[in-house]
Amino acid sequence: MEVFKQLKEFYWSERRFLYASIVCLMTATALGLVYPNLLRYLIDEVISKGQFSAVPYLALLVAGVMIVKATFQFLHGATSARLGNQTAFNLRAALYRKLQYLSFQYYDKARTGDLMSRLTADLQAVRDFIGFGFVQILNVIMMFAFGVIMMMSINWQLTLLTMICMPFLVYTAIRFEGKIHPAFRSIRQSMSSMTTSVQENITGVRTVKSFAREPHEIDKFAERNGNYKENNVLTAGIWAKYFPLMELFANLSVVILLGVGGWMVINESISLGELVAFFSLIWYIIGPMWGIGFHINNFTQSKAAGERLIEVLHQYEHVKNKEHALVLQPDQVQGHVRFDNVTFAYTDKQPALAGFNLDAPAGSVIGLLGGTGSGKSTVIQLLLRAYNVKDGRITLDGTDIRDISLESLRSQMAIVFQETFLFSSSIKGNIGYGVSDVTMEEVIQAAKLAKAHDFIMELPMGYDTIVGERGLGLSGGQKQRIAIARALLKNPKILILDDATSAVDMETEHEIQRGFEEVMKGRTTFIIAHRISSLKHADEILVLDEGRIVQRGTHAELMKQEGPYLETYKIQFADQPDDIDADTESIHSAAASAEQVKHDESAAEMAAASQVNVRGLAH
Ligand SMILES: Nc1ncnc2c1ncn2[C@@H]1O[C@H](COP(=O)(O)OP(=O)(O)OP(=O)(O)O)[C@@H](O)[C@H]1O
Repeated sequence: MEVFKQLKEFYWSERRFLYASIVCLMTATALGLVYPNLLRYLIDEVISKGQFSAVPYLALLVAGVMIVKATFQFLHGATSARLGNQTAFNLRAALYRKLQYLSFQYYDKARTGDLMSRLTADLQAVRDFIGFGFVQILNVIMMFAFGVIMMMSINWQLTLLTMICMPFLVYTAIRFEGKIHPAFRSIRQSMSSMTTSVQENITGVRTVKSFAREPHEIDKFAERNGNYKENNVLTAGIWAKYFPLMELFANLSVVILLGVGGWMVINESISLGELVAFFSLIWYIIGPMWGIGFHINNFTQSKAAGERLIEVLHQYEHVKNKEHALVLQPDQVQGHVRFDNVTFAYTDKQPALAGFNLDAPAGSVIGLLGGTGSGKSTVIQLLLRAYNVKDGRITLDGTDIRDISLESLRSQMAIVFQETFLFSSSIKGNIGYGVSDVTMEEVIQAAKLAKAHDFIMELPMGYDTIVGERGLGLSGGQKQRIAIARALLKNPKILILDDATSAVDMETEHEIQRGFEEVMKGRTTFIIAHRISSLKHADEILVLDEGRIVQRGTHAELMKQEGPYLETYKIQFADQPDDIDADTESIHSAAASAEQVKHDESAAEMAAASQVNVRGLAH
């Protein structure tokens, strides 16, 4: 019962329904005891004594009792449903809330299918037990107690004799519970592993098909499916073994009653009416005993399900607000970011970032370059406080980010991730996701800056076009542009572009970057890119390798040094040798003047687009 104690906060507020449900069911059960007594009266007082005129009155009485009993049963059903559903509602809301605040560390390992099955099947099992199962168990106890008392009042020796098999029945039921509980746990685990497999398969269907791995996927699923079947067969085996035993003990009681009770009637120790009443009372007891397997099953299932829910609810939140965490005042945030000797490792792996130092004054542009897995995204994840830094510290305007409330820290940042996620809503909804009370004009301006407006206008429903869960129907570059618009609309103090233009062609990238130049003004910007062209105007470029900074400086400075930066530059511009020569000689002036020409061409466009900043100034 420990599990249900721990879940108390979710149903205790609804205890009035619990009490009402118990009272109603017990009343209905007590009324059920009237039948055996009426039967006894009918045989001993009416039929044996030939008082047939009393039969219609007895029939009316039975009908009356039935109606009252049915009313109480209805009330029990209604109150139980209220209790169960309200509990499920409370639990669902708490679980969803918890999922929102669980840290990135949890989601690194979490499986979607498993979480989905906890939120659906497990929640339902708990709802059914709290709503119905618990009261039913109380009812079983009550039926047993009432039944035995009534039988005792007729004949205590016969009662004891017929009860002889009950301890065996109870013992078998308890053994059954001990076996069936772990079996149900295995069923749930294999069910969740199967759901995960289906979910991953549907999500990754393109990869599966492109590698023609359908047979492999079928085999993989067959294994999990087989596992699920095995667990069910095993559970059915436990049922098959214990149920006939329980039935045997139950029926033995009836045999004893008929044998001994019949002999007592012949000896006139009890009347015929009493034996008939006894007979219906013994079923009154055996019925719930028989059903005890079902109740135990219901209880064990919901106990296993409850454990899995508690596991999520008690999951440790790695990243959370300190007590009295600082809430930033948006208009006072400058955007000065510093990394002081930060070393960080995911789990117990070798550090993804080692001895990392960076000073990004407010409004500066920092470029991060490096091979895959060199730690670029980790810098951003740490700045976002997706993970807590334990070695070294990161500050925003001089305050350690661990002292700032997560919500207010992240509200000052907007990030465009490498992989774009779009919600299954309209394009307008997706662009306006990070901001409440957004106007259509602001959405359009952000989309224009991100060079998304034109293709959006070509869609059948324009900004009202619904894009799928994963932005289906849009190209990678189009999705990325929507994500960029979403970040720009948030008007952050710190803008982070994590390979944000990797999926767009060079020309579009160039256009987007011109848009960025405008919006980057007054914000600290971090740009992660593989293309040097995306970084060369940064105030400082850091070149990373295996979590360490191997080069740092401006584009012009780095171009004068032998090292990975120049190597990368040469590779990327290998087919434009003239550019390399020009660049290495007077990189800065050439680039600046080229940019100036392009800038002038789009001055009018920029003027309109930069109005999106109006929103930011107001903050
Ligand atoms: N969530 C995670 N859990 C465990 N290890 C991780 C996680 N994210 C990244 N890593 C590891 O940390 C190291 C740095 O990864 P990071 O994502 O920062 O590299 P990156 O430079 O951004 O690479 P890319 O350019 O491919 O995105 C890698 O070795 C990577 O395997």
